[in-house]
Amino acid sequence: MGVVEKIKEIEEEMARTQKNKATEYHLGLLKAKLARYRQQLLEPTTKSGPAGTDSTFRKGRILCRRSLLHCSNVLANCSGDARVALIGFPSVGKSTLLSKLTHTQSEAAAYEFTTLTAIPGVIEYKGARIQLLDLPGIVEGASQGRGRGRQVVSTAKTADVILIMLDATKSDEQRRLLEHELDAVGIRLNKSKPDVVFKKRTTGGITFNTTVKLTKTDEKTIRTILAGYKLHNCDVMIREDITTDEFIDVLIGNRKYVPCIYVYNKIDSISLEQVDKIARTPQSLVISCEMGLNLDYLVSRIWEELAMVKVYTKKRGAHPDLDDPVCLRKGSTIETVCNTIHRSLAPNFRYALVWGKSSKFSPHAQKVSLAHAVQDEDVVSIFTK
Ligand SMILES: Nc1nc2c(ncn2[C@@H]2O[C@H](COP(=O)(O)OP(=O)(O)OP(=O)(O)O)[C@@H](O)[C@H]2O)c(=O)[nH]1
Ligand SMILES: [K+]
Ligand SMILES: [Mg+2]
Repeated sequence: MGVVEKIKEIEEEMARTQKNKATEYHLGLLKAKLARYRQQLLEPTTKSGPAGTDSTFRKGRILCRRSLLHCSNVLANCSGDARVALIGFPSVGKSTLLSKLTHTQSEAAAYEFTTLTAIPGVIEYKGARIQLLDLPGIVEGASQGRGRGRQVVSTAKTADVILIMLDATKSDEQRRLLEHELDAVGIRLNKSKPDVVFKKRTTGGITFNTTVKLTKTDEKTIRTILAGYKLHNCDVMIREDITTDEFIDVLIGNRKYVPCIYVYNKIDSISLEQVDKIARTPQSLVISCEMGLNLDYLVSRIWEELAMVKVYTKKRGAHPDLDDPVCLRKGSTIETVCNTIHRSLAPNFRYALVWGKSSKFSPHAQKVSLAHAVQDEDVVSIFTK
């Protein structure tokens, strides 16, 4: 049996199993198994590896390899300070949006699967270059290899922000399906990493500690899952009221926690009452690409979600260079600033002076080392050997 079939079987069993106290451990085990198979599906396949048996799956994989190569070439050539990925069903208007917000033209048409590879464009905003990535439309089952879906959802993993684009004229079922596909490849939308410390050991058995009361899972379920993973020696410290799924995420490890905005397009075709209702849903935003409605607001919301930090550099005796800021992820250090400017800087670093919010002596400068965390609007002077 192929991995896809095994996944299907477990999903069916889970759907059949009633959720109650008695089945909780069994469900926990099934969940852990499911997570492991889904993981296998994403790993590079070998001849003896998990092979799909039906022809659409095989065809999908061959196509994927080729388009993945293509994708990565395109992506390497087009750098930016941050990356935003457009995920949605066919014909919701992803390419139309890319053409509206960037100088790149991506073909848009009324038929499905117009876009077949990743098309990057650049939004220039507040001095930053934000890469917007138009991707092929995905369909249900994308994460299991239908169409180019697996590549698309995996590309989404590299994004700093995901835009789930939806057709406002269609049912909201599309939103749930897309969330499911992203979830299946380990992308967690609008969530933060569970506050759990997990350490493997070679001996000593399992030590289990919590700092909060667990209401959504319990020690027995967690021990069952650990046994399922053959983890007999480890330390578990849970500091948040997590679910069983969140514990499995910690075990598997390579989950991506990505902010997401739900973008409902084509509001020119629905009633004002409907527009109003959608606009009030959390993390949701309404636009019309065709009529150019709300597009500026969308860009400002993307900017907020990216939470980027801008740092100005200053040469000794000169004014800071306000035209060409260095744009960084939140939490970046002086070392990141150095590496963004030139790779020779960090190895020859002596010290830096910072002015602004991150300086202890603000409004005066503080002398700092490579590990110093910068903040938005700081001014930095770097001194090398
Ligand atoms: N009414 C309306 N139609 C729109 C809007 N935006 C895009 N469209 C139309 O929707 C159709 C699909 O647009 P595309 O941009 O090709 O959609 P896509 O999501 O890139 O589609 P695929 O690449 O096939 O996945 C085109 O006919 C567009 O003209 C909008 O705001 N309102
Ligand atoms: K289309
Ligand atoms: Mg398209």
